[in-house]
Amino acid sequence: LPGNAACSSPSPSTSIRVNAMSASGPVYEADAEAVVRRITPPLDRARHKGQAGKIAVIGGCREYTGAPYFAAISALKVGADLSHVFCTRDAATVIKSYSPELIVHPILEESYSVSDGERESVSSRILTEVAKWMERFDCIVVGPGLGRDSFLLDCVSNIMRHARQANIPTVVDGDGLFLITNNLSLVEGNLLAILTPNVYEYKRLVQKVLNCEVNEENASEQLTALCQKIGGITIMRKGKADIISDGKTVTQVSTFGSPRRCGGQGDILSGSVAVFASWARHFLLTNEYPTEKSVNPMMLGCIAGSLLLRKAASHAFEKNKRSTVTTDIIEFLGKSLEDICPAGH
Ligand SMILES: NC(=O)C1=CN([C@@H]2O[C@H](COP(=O)(O)OP(=O)(O)OC[C@H]3O[C@@H](n4cnc5c(N)ncnc54)[C@H](OP(=O)(O)O)[C@@H]3O)[C@@H](O)[C@H]2O)[C@@H](O)CC1
Ligand SMILES: Nc1ncnc2c1ncn2[C@@H]1O[C@H](COP(=O)(O)OP(=O)(O)OP(=O)(O)O)[C@@H](O)[C@H]1O
Ligand SMILES: [Mg+2]
Repeated sequence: LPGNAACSSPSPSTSIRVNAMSASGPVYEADAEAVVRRITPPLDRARHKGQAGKIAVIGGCREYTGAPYFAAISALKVGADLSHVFCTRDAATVIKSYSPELIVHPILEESYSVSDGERESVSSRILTEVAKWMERFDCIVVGPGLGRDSFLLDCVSNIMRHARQANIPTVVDGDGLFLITNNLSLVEGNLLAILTPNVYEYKRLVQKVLNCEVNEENASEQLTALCQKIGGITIMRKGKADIISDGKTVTQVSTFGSPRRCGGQGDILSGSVAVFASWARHFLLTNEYPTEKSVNPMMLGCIAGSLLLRKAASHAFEKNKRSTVTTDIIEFLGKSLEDICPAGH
């Protein structure tokens, strides 16, 4: 996909800069608006359905139906053409009833619905079902509202391995992080993997991988070490500032969003990052300027997603103040992107 001609025309002098520094230096703010402008594809009349992105969320169980919905609908609102959800049967009808826009596959199973004797056949049926679709996706998001059922997580591990073999970028969030923290080989060395831990999820990762506690004084060094230890994957540590690293560089987005910390904002973020990472990957794959080839598209996806969520949260808070909830923020994803990168006609 070419860069958005309505926002900037591709030329060597406008190459993507993330203002990233080496691990030992200070953390610089990314030029996130420039990143969004550069990687967002134009709305070209010649393009057909699917070319702006096909995303899948693997998540949604008996307890959680909001999280996968937030992630999947955010992907559409940012600009993807198709958004799928792979969830359990109980969750599917509920998610479908939130929105007719989503394509919902009720295929995952939790332990309570599968007898011991059936496990192997059910597990292989689930993988076959998802594998049918996998190559069509530009990115998958594993974990929002997935739950922690052991059989379900085993099946999702198979799906992750399959995505990796098929070279599909994978954002791991929520319970997906619980899964990979206990099974690091699922993401180790996968340069197309992005982890988006919140404060608890990051703590668990640091304890497991680095065998120490989170150190705020050396936050960027610790994050860089974590990425390196997991084989150069990209991690966005969410918080007051979202700090992003791939083990080589580290940067941050700290544009103020909202003082409301309602649940679900991380889900918006994971769906948005999936779309931007796909756009960045297509942009860099088709870009003729060698200087930009060295930029990590997964980092760009994180930078762009973080900025957009923060802008949308800020608009939503301005309007709704203390009653701001996740749905209000999703409403402003479109305006926030439009302000940075107008769609034109
Ligand atoms: N509207 C919705 O549907 C939303 C749904 N959401 C979804 O919720 C899921 C969990 O995500 P979260 O962010 O609450 O987990 P997190 O920060 O690790 O934990 C905070 C504390 O809780 C505990 N704990 C958590 N999960 C547990 C479990 N299954 N069983 C037992 N304990 C658990 C945890 O304790 P610990 O693991 O340390 O023992 C920690 O102290 C995830 O799928 C997310 O996508 C959210 O996206 C929000 C909107
Ligand atoms: N202390 C903070 N100050 C400002 N913004 C924050 C703060 N903590 C988180 N955020 C923003 O909220 C977004 C979501 O981060 P959060 O830590 O709430 O994720 P989460 O716990 O995974 O959310 P979810 O409830 O969806 O699971 C981050 O991208 C960040 O922009
Ligand atoms: Mg979360």
